[in-house]
Amino acid sequence: MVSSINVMDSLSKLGIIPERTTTDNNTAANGTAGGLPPGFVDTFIATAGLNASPLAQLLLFVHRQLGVHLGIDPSLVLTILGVLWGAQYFASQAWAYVNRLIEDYLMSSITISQDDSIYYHLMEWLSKQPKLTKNRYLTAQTVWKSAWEEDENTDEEGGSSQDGLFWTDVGLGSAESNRRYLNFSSQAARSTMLTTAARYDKSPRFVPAMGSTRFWHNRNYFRLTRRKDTFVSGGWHAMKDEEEMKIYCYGRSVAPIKQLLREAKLVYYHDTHQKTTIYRPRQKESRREYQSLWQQVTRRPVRPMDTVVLDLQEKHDVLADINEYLHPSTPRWYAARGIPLRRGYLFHGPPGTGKTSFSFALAGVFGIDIYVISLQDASVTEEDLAALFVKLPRRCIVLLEDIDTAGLRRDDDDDESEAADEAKKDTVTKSEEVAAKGPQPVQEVKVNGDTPAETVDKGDKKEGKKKSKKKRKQKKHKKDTDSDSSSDSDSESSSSSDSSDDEHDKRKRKKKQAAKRKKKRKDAKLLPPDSISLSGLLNAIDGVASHEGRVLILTTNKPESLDEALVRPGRVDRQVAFANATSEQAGELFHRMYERRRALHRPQPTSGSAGEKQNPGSAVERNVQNQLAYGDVDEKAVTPEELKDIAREFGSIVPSRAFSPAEIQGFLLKRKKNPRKALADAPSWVEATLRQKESKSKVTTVQ
Ligand SMILES: Nc1ncnc2c1ncn2[C@@H]1O[C@H](COP(=O)(O)OP(=O)(O)OP(=O)(O)O)[C@@H](O)[C@H]1O
Repeated sequence: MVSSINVMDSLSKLGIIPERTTTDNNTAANGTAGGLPPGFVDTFIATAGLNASPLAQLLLFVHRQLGVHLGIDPSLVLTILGVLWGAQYFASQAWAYVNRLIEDYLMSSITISQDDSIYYHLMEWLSKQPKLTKNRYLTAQTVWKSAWEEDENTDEEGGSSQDGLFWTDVGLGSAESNRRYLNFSSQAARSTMLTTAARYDKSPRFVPAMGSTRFWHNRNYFRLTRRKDTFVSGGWHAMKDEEEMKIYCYGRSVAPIKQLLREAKLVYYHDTHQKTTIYRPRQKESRREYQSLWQQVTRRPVRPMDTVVLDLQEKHDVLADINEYLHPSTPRWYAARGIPLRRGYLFHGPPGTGKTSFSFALAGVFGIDIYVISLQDASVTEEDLAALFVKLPRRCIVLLEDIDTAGLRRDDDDDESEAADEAKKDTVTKSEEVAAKGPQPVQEVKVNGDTPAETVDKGDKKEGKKKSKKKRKQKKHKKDTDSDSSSDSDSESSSSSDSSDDEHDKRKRKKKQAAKRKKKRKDAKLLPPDSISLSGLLNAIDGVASHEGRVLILTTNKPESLDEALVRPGRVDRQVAFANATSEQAGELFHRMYERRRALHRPQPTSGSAGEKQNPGSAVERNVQNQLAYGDVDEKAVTPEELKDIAREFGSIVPSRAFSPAEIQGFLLKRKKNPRKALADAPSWVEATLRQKESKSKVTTVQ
């Protein structure tokens, strides 16, 4: 006992516990501290000693305080706490049980897997429910936004892009020093920290956390549970997390949940209105995680059809063709005639003439999404390609860009079958010719320009050099005779010059084809062995298991290099040729670039006090800075009539079919605030660019 008192003294000296009073000493000495069994504290301290953990010391302190100062029995407190914990545990178990009973017998539910698009619809909807985002337990999700979506949010929130922008002073030490340039370095941080910036970027979004959430919607009570399971997926024991969402509602019918899901879908697709969603094949590494082969890359505003310069009749024809194909009654028509429901288009023409732009504009007109596949994409194998085609939605555009055969692996089978086809064709042509001409005299076929007889004679002559002079003389004589006979045969062949010309042409053609095949094989060797083969592509496009209902668009700059099999009717049903712009189209491009109705309708501050002008952060100042950053400020606005005249004049300066729309657009973009300047610069640009094209130089002198 004495030792324990000493220890307590030491503790109080160390400041761990308060100094002991006389009463304490007496109590301790009586061994009844805090109502604990006599000797308990002594035993405890003797065991723990000075090395007792801070927690033990704390417990000791609490024990002493309760027992000595407050006169409460600590063991009673412990008992009460234990009972409370037990009661709470029991209550929660009972509550869970009751809940399960309610869910099983009084509620109906729908389960949604993370792999399904409905999951994304619902998540989007949940993140937009103000009541739910005020929950105490939320999950924050960073939402990636494309340039268009970010821009849109700025507008949505009623702010102008002028607000919240940061600028860099370059300080070039001249008139240029007045220019300040946009700076986005702190954009990401500010977007989460500042209120004004929160307007600029709405990310992250908040959704209910894992577990159970309850909410009312349209006078219906819903219970939502989010649960994540980890399981082994695929080979190599790869672990995969998969979430499952369950929505419950009271009653024996799931109708309220179905209604909720419909609403969520509407909200989700409301966002996609006037937008074209672009999908690409998902990278191999993330396919397991998402269980989907297609990945949404971006959602961009619909490209208006009138922004694509193309022959009007051609545009209408393609639109009418696709319209008919996508009509809901078309599948029945095709099925009744046993025709596979597929439609393919080949857009061909020089680079920058609008093949991709037209494809996007078509997607916008029909309100369908675009699925882009590049055959040069190393991560897309032949099996992937087939699977990608199978996983397409009911109506969509599949865009296979730059589908030149150079990007396709040629299997030996392909070559052999091609060669066999050619040989067959030749045989058929030959027999047809023979049949047409009737019996023909047998002709000697020249090998490298000599007849076989000449070849033999040449060999003899070589040997003759080594033999006697006499023999040489004889051979010379023979050669002379041969040459006579050869000239005879020439005269004979000249009598049938048509047929030998044909033979020659055929040989030449065969040689060319063999060289072509050799080149293809060489190109194929450069491709990885698991790249896509021509037969693999054809199989994906219209194999037995291939998808029906899609619009396939192939684009190429080199239509001649395409394999015949690829463009045969049924695979390509319509070809559209794109070409460089005519003078008239150049004028059209010009007019569109400066047309007022196409200008961004952002709130641009136009007035302000003098004081505001002094302030570099004011709206007016920012507007001027913005214009400076974009380009020259046009001194005088151009009236619509004047613009038409300028556009016509510009068209007359640009020679027809000399420049692609992309080239013209590039020139105009550099003068996008100043149509007059563009018109003034046009002659020198045309001249310099034509000269550059002639010399096949890549260096531009006038930009
Ligand atoms: N016919 C056109 N009408 C309007 N703009 C065009 C046209 N052709 C090209 N452009 C413009 O040029 C740019 C490139 O066009 P696009 O990608 O559609 O050309 P492309 O023919 O697909 O080129 P590539 O063969 O190199 O893929 C786009 O910004 C587009 O706006």
